[in-house]
Amino acid sequence: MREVREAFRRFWPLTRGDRRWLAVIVTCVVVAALAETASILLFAELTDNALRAGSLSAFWGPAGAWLGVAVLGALVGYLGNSLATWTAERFVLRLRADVFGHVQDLPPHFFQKHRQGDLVERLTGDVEAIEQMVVSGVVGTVSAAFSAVFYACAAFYLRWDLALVTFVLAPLFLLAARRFSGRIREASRDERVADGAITSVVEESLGHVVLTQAYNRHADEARRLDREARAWMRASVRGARLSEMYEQLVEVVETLCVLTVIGLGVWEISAGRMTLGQLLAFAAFVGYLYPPIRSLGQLGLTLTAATAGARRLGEILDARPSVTDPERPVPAWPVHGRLAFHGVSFRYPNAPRDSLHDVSFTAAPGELVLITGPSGAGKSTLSKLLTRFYDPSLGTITLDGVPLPDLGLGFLRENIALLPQETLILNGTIRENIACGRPGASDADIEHAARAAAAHDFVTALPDGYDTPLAPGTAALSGGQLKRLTIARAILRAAPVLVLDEPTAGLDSVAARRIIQPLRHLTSGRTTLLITHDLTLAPDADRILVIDGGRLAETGTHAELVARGGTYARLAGPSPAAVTGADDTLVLRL
Ligand SMILES: Nc1ncnc2c1ncn2[C@@H]1O[C@H](COP(=O)(O)OP(=O)(O)OP(=O)(O)O)[C@@H](O)[C@H]1O
Repeated sequence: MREVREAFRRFWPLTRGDRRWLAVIVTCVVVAALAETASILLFAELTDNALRAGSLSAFWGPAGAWLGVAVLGALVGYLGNSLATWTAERFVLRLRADVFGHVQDLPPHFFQKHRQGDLVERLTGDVEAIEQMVVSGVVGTVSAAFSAVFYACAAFYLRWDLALVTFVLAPLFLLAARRFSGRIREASRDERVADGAITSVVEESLGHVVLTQAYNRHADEARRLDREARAWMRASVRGARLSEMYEQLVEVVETLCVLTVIGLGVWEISAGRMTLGQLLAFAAFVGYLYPPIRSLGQLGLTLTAATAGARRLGEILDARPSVTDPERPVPAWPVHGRLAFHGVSFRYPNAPRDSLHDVSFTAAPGELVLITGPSGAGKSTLSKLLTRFYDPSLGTITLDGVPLPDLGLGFLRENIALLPQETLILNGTIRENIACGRPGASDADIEHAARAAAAHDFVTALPDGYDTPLAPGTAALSGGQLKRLTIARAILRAAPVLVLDEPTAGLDSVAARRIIQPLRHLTSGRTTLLITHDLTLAPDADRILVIDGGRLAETGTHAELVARGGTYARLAGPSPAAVTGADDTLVLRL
């Protein structure tokens, strides 16, 4: 029960804005229950006055009233149910948007900890489970409670002593619900977890289908899916079996109650203390009374099942973004692009040691600073700090002298553009993929950026040109071509500071050479941090920083560092031809 209360406290505020509709729905529900009650009383009147007496004149009055009540009941029933669905869906919409928005702000390590499929399940199945509790649950509870009260009052009005007997039996329903609720909740939680695991396996399998085929891993993948699918099947069958058991048990209890009433009624009629009309109406009330009582018990089960979803969603909502917008951000200004790291150290959450240690350097506006070093040295971590995926554990990073945490996140990311290591392609056309660098960019701007990125020619050679649809993992274009599209996207963004993380990674030497020119175009006139193992651009760089073991090991120009004969000279290799770097990454030298 405590969990239900907590879930309510957390999710009820999301009904704000729709509460008056909830009030209308509840009113409709109450009127519908009243109409139902009235129609049963009219049925009793008809039985006693018209049916048993065989009097047609006594028929018309109650018949007309019954029809009127039925039409009213149908109208409010329709209105209430339609409104309830609409409100419930709006709640789902809002909750999903909330969780989705929150997830988008979470730091990279959150996504390393949670499998994608599991997150998908939380954003779909769990969101719906909570709606079942918060909106449909509330409407259902109110509706069942009012109906039960009305039918109970009517039953008391007809025969209080018989009604009392009926109510004595009512706790049997609640007992049955209580017995089953814990086990049903467990089964429901297992089912959700298994659902998430299946989605994850399918997604991951589709993601690395090439690996599966190349390494003949079909059987392993099938086994993985089979394991999760069996866990899901077990949980789902167990859940269904428990619900069915509960249903059937309740049926038997209900039959027992109705038979008790009829038995007592027969006794009363035989003693002349009750009319047949009264008994039929009474039996009808009892018949009508049990479903709401039953659904109150059932609602208990829905609620407990939904708490499983609430807990899973709560885990996401409780995860905090690693950085937040300042309360009073420094007002925007035309950024020049002066960057400075002052004694920056950083340790990833839960990591045993620092990934960066006491790093200090500056980059003047328009400078090209190349950052290199062995694999795992901390180069990409620098880019994550610059774009504020994380804040340093020690030290500060400034842009034009202003510490990054004092800037609005939106402003910061408008001015510091990241070209990440992975070639990120969105589902959409080539035009849309480039345009996401600057939403609202004109076709001419997009084409201009594509030309600068040496992408225009191959794009226009495609049958659909800029309207060619792309999808993540698309095979229609080569890795180098896709990279050039992302460079076009970064060119379009026109940010004064650029962070390029391994722009030539994953490209062969020919493809890598092809993007050098677009890269030069992209970096000219902007403060650029070029993180790379590929030293093709090294002679162009104003300065080279060598990171080793999280520390700034060397700094200088290409010529200076080669002459020094340290880590850089080792990384750059002895020959001017293409050689293999310290970590087996292809290193190119001019
Ligand atoms: N999310 C994380 N949690 C914990 N440690 C991490 C995380 N990401 C990176 N690290 C660690 O931080 C160190 C620096 O990683 P980083 O990715 O910055 O290296 P890099 O120099 O960019 O390597 P590469 O050249 O291979 O891309 C590594 O030791 C890595 O294991």
